[in-house]
Amino acid sequence: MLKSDNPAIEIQNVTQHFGKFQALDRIDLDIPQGQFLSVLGPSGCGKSTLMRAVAGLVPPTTGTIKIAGDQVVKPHPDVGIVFQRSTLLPWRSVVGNITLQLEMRGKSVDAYRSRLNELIELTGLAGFEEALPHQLSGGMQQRVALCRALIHDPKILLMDEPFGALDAMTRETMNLELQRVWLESRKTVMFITHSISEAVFLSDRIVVMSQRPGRVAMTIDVDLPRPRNYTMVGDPVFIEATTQIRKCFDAAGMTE
Ligand SMILES: Nc1ncnc2c1ncn2[C@@H]1O[C@H](COP(=O)(O)OP(=O)(O)OP(=O)(O)O)[C@@H](O)[C@H]1O
Repeated sequence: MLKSDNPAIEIQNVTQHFGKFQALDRIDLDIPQGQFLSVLGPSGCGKSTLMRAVAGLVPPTTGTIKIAGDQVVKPHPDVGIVFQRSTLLPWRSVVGNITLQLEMRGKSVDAYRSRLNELIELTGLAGFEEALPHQLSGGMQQRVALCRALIHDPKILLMDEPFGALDAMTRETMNLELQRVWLESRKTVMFITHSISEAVFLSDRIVVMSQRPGRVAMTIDVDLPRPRNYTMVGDPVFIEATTQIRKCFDAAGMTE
């Protein structure tokens, strides 16, 4: 469990080299518990590298990452991850793919049955419990991946461009659904995206990263009320946040 007095995630002076190539340069970032934070930046700036380091999948070359005050040296049990591709097992049903997370953690599926049903209901998968991945749309496959990341009730959710492969309309629907799930659970979320509007729509705070090696170019708070909806894209607060980020991109010669 997370200790109440620590930030959920602490990233301290993290640098990442792959051989001679430097992907990240001295990243410092604290994410308080319950915050929805997006990391936004151009392709190749090191967003996924940073997330993989937080996930305990690839250790940083230098610097420290802590989850709830404990240094990350391997994947943390209180973390769930969603990647851009759903990576579902094609021979397992929707329920079978979700409960795989429990099996891998040695947890009893029966003990999580009511949580499983709640998540399936919340993500609009009711009626598709026994469907196989190839019978689902891309958006539905990502919903299954989201349920799989949440079934063990982690305090932290890491999402690496989870809706990047979806069409624009499905992506907006998924953003609304993600917001609903987040409002019900108030997990700490670190969300990776290329999309300025997606970041502004979803986040409490946005970290903009510069071109490689990735550095923190700007952080910005988004003070829009929740629940948010897509009519808010015309709200002055939404426009102001978007404009500030665009200016930062332009000043650094980056494109979205
Ligand atoms: N294991 C690795 N070995 C060598 N280079 C790597 C490795 N992982 C990432 N890189 C390099 O580090 C840089 C950052 O990659 P990363 O995937 O973190 O960027 P990104 O911002 O997530 O990009 P995108 O938005 O396109 O997914 C890239 O130039 C990539 O080629």
